[in-house]
Amino acid sequence: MTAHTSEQDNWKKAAGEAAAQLVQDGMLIGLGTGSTANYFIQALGLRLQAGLQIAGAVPSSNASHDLAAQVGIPLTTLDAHPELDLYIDGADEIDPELRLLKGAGGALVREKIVASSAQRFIVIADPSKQVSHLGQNFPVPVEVTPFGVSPVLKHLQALGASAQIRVKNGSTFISDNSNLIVDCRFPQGISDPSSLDARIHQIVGVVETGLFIHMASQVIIGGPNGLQYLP
Ligand SMILES: O=C(CO)[C@H](O)[C@H](O)COP(=O)(O)O
Repeated sequence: MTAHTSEQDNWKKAAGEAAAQLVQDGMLIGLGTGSTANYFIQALGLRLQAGLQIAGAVPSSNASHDLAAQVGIPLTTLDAHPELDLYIDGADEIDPELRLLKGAGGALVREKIVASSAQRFIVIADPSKQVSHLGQNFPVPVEVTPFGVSPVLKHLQALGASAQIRVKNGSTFISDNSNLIVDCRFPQGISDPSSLDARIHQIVGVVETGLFIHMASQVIIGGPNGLQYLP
């Protein structure tokens, strides 16, 4: 589905605001990263101003940390609170089995750690994120330690990927963990995301992938006809 940016932003905002309504007093929350997660963070800030009291929130990136601090969300860490009640984040692609491709913003490692520490992971998105197959619109991002990135590129190519070290605004992109992101496109398609994820993880030097397999508890899509909850 194509939509004007402002329309798409309204849908992201609606999904983010709906997710903020799911936060209850005393909860420990994980904060995602990206434009849709930003709408959630802002809506959560407003709910806190209106009297909601949470036990704390763990951001999945430095950017989300800064926005959350700005809107008055009490921040904590996974070291202080290793188990969270709820994680809310966006995604780049969502397939019919609610498998996700994430990491266009480069925060995939912390996002996956925070998501896996939460009892429930709710994804917020607009309809453009729904795909029939992962890899349709976005490359699979793979976070890699800078030392020995060339052998990792060769191993990724052997898996059928066209693999490129991410560059942003003319410079090599460095993640919040001081690593590189290698964007992998699979021209032959991704028939089994779970097996691809497992094979990429076998490569020494790989920190994490942007494939989030069977991690999402629910997806909230904001769209032209209001909100859609999956399942
Ligand atoms: O995975 C992510 C960042 O690493 C984001 O969740 C994903 O890129 C979606 O971003 P947006 O909400 O801006 O479309």
